[in-house]
Amino acid sequence: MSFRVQPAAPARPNRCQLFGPGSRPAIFEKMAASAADVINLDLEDSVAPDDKPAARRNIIEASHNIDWGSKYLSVRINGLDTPYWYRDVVELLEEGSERIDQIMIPKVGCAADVYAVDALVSAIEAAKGRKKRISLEVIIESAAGIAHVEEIAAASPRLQAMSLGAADFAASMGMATTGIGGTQENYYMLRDGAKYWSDPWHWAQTAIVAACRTHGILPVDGPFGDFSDDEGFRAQALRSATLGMVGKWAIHPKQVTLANEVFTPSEAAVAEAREILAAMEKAKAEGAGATVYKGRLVDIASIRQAEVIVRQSEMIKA
Ligand SMILES: CCC(=O)SCCNC(=O)CCNC(=O)[C@H](O)C(C)(C)COP(=O)(O)OP(=O)(O)OC[C@H]1O[C@@H](n2cnc3c(N)ncnc32)[C@H](O)[C@@H]1OP(=O)(O)O
Ligand SMILES: O=CC(=O)O
Ligand SMILES: [Mg+2]
Repeated sequence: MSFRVQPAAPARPNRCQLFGPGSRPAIFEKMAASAADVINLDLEDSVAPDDKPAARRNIIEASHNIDWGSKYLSVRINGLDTPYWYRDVVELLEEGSERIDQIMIPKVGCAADVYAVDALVSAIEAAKGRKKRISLEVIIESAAGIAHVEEIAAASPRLQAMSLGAADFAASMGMATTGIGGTQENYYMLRDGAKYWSDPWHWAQTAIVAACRTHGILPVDGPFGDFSDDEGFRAQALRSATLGMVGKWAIHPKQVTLANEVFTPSEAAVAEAREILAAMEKAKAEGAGATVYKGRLVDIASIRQAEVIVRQSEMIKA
């Protein structure tokens, strides 16, 4: 371990972030009643330009009138390259209720983007005497975002989460696909005439996870566009969980259960993690740093791996 101890990410469940357009208030109650841990009310790409002012009003009203229960309530503002974002922040935080937990910033390309929003949020919080400190989530969804991912992760103490936005990321990178996440038809290896599909999102995901873990931020996988393809969603989510991500977006309510299933450690996984911890306790008592569990090596690093699973499970139950 480096002399600098790795900071812990915020201890709150973030298995599924359910999105809904701010211009479609009829679904807000349904979002609140869902099993998602986080709700993302959108002012950005799911809202047409002419509908932005009305969408802001809808979200402000919903922050006062809807019972969001224990959900983490997040609002995605417009990008800093638009004329909308500052009014999004000003209106939300001047008129929205204290129930709003987070602002999500899309298309972040450098640390200064986060700094700008942080400065505006800080000024409004102070001016209005808001009690709850608003947290930030960023979306990495551009070539600049991924190139500067580490400085972005370090940009603000308000930053709690970072998502990969596959659609805009693919566009910014010039990727030859219109698919949003998941397996891409033309990204395969060929051997002896057989195709083996590879994962074009892998390197961006690992870069995000590394930046997040270095700075104590929750790494999250973004949208999977084909909501008729449950198995495709599950496969993408399982890859993300295996790489260290804590959750995934749902762009349709049917994806919420799938995400919760994947990002909740199974009883079998938790039981095995506890058995590994017990095996290592026994080994330590016998003066050994390594032992054999079910025919395989476990050592002191295995304790840290097992603790990740047990901690995740306990945090979700709490
Ligand atoms: C790709 C890049 C990104 O930026 S993704 C993030 C931004 N996009 C979004 O926020 C889009 C979110 N999703 C949606 O707007 C809708 O789910 C879309 C995909 C348009 C589908 O809506 P619709 O045609 O109504 O679906 P459906 O008939 O299958 O709905 C079944 C029941 O579920 C409801 N529903 C729909 N969407 C949501 C939602 N996001 N949250 C909660 N509930 C939702 C529908 O109202 C419908 O309910 P009911 O059965 O009639 O009571
Ligand atoms: O904002 C999300 C994306 O995939 O783009
Ligand atoms: Mg996007």
